[in-house]
Amino acid sequence: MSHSGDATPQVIGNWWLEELLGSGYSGSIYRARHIYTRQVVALKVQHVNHECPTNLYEQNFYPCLQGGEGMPTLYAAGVEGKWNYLAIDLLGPSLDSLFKKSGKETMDLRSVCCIAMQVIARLELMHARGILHRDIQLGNCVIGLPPNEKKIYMIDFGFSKKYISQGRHIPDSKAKRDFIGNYWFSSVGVHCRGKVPSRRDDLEALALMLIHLLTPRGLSWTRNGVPKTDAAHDILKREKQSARPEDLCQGLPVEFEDFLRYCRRLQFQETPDYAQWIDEFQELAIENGYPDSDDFVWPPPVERHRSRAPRRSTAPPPDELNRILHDLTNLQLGAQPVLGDRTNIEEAVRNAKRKAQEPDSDRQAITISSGSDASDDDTIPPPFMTKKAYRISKLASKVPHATDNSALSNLIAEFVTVLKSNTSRTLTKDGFGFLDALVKQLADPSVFVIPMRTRSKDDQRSAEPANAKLGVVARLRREVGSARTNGRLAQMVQDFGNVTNRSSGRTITKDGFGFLEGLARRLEELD
Ligand SMILES: Nc1ncnc2c1ncn2[C@@H]1O[C@H](COP(=O)(O)OP(=O)(O)OP(=O)(O)O)[C@@H](O)[C@H]1O
Repeated sequence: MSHSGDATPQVIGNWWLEELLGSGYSGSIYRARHIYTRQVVALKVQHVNHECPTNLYEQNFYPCLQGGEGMPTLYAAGVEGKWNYLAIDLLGPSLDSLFKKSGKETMDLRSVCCIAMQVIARLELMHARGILHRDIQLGNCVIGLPPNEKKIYMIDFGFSKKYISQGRHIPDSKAKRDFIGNYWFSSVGVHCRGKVPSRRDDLEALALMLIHLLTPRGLSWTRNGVPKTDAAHDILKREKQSARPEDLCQGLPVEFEDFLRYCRRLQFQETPDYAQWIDEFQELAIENGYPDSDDFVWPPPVERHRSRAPRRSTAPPPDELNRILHDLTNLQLGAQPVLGDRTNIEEAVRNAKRKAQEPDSDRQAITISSGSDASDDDTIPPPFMTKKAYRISKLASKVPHATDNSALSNLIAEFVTVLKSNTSRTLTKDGFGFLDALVKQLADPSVFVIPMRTRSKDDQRSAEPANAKLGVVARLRREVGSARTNGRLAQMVQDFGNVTNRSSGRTITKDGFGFLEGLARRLEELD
């Protein structure tokens, strides 16, 4: 790279420059080798007269980030002649280059969930150390070299900033400020309204980046390239500012819209609930039949399971819509008028169902199924539901009909078997639904029970430390065998559900399974 006619030399400091890896606004990155130790690093080289000396800024942040997962190590920094250099861990390609090379219009949901989980964790770490990244984008997320190729690293701290100064959060300001960040993903507040960046803006940039990856051809304001004039930049900002979350996320799993809204609702100084969102994206992956791990496996493995399209936020998914339309066209309504009168439709459906049940009925006649009257076949989940979730929801629907303890005990035993049927130990929404039904049936079927899975704002802020959960669950396991009444057992299930819900991974431990098995045994004894 040259600056004012200066060509980069072959050796800078003790580093022999081997290959140009990339160039950015502020300089160039080379693979370089130490001339004595042979250590290989990425050497970030910048001319000392550069108008924006980002290497100097960046150098200040590495010491605070050293040792953090997904943070590159800084080995050396200095000035040699006209060149300022940083020697950092040599890493792999950026998400930007992996995605571009894939040639795909969108990235697969599994990879996007892994990126979400990992980058949220990286931001949590940076923020915990008092630093904002302020330039979240695909080019600044890179994977490691083997054996760390499944780990995402954050790079480029040239725009980073300490947001804790003398023990206090930096102040907000009403004064409009020059924009720092990138055109594509910087938050609306920072980019379009000139607000002071804080932790919420790093997260909003991530939300936009994730939505971009799942949107064919990307977010609309990224499609015309970098704006070359102020007028073009103003148009871009207007487009970004006016894009509503529900429009940006149409057709995507609802978690993405929720995440974007959540980021935008955060107060300037508010600490984001990183654990909650890592959980949400992990659950989204699990619900779509993917592993619960956040390993970024690239290229995405060919799924052995039936691949599941993202869940829709509002409209029914296309498969389901097609099925409903298909059902409707086959519905034989005879001469009955159907439009404008709901009772006619219901009557028609009843007739169609009756006809379908008649032994000689025309096989063309169909049944329109809703979630509640779906087939009794436990093995075929409806679209967008894993087999495991489906089996659990079926079990939950049987709980209100289990009128004696022995029947409840059998359902709990079956629940445990289904929970153990794959490697995931996360208690999902359906699992909590089963526990809710169980509490209700054990305590008083006529009362309303607040679902355990709904976290209150307070719960979200104070995710329970792991040892608190372990202690409670171990106690429940010990005591369940001596509980004397169904009311006491209901309380224990409630405690188990609450403590599991408040724990960060919502996982069921060995003691958790022990408790559920003990519960099934105790119900048999109390029958
Ligand atoms: N440690 C590294 N190991 C391998 N490649 C790297 C490393 N750091 C950066 N790169 C490559 O160089 C590119 C530019 O790096 P970086 O973003 O740090 O530089 P920059 O000059 O600040 O760029 P920008 O103009 O995007 O802000 C990256 O997208 C990446 O492809």
